[in-house]
Amino acid sequence: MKTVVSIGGSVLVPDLDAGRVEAYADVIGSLAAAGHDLGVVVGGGPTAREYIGAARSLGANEGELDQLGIDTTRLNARLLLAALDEDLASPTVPTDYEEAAESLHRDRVVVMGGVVPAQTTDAVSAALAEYVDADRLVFATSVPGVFDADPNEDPDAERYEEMTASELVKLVARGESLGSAGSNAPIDLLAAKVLDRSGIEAIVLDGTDPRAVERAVLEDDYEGTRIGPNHD
Ligand SMILES: Nc1ncnc2c1ncn2[C@@H]1O[C@H](COP(=O)(O)OP(=O)(O)O)[C@@H](O)[C@H]1O
Ligand SMILES: O=c1ccn([C@@H]2O[C@H](COP(=O)(O)OP(=O)(O)O)[C@@H](O)[C@H]2O)c(=O)[nH]1
Repeated sequence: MKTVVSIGGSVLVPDLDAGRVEAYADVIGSLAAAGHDLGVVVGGGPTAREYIGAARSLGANEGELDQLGIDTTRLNARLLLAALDEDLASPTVPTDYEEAAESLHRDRVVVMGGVVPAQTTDAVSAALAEYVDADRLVFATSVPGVFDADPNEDPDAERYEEMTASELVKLVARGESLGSAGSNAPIDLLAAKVLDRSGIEAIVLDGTDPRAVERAVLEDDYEGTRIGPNHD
């Protein structure tokens, strides 16, 4: 099975803790041992937002801020690679999907960060999943799914158990035109559109405990939102 796992910066590096990174590496190792080829995409987390905030106050434009964010995601990708067995994963962080696909073809695991400005690693994860014909995409984030409003802002927000990709596009489009660099959202608009056109099944779950990703991939046991292909 070929699976893409998007590890939000908020769950991999909410602060710099080697033990948490190692726990994620252990899950990736056990998924690979279970026969999954894995494309792993890592977010920027608070470090990205610190650099983006500082550079914004210095007058950098949104494209330059996005590039700072991308560089931070790649730093986090290297951190995760440091915890993975070197015979398991490609030692370098690909900067585009062709490189990532070549690595995945050669190794069991490839780890990458951002690619281009004006999106987030959610879009990278969806585009990578489409590019390598993944069977499934798992978004490990800091909330247990997609809600009808930000659950951290609205206590009455309700979680979707399941939704189609086109329903997700409408929901996300309602919330943002294009998020500014460093903005927070469970899935960005481009990612939703790629899921819509590719028909790849995705799951959004709380990845604070990396074992939630393991249970979801190995046993289809998860609490979150399933984003399925549109009803034909
Ligand atoms: N409709 C929504 N459903 C779920 N989470 C939402 C929604 N709108 C905004 N959010 C916020 O998005 C956050 C997840 O995005 P982000 O912080 O960027 O995580 P990640 O590190 O996984 O990219 C959640 O913590 C939540 O506060
Ligand atoms: O392909 C990408 C990936 C990331 N980013 C920038 O890097 C930041 C951090 O990435 P992301 O938001 O995905 O990190 P996370 O939300 O997981 O911490 C984003 O907000 C964007 O500003 C980007 O411009 N292009």
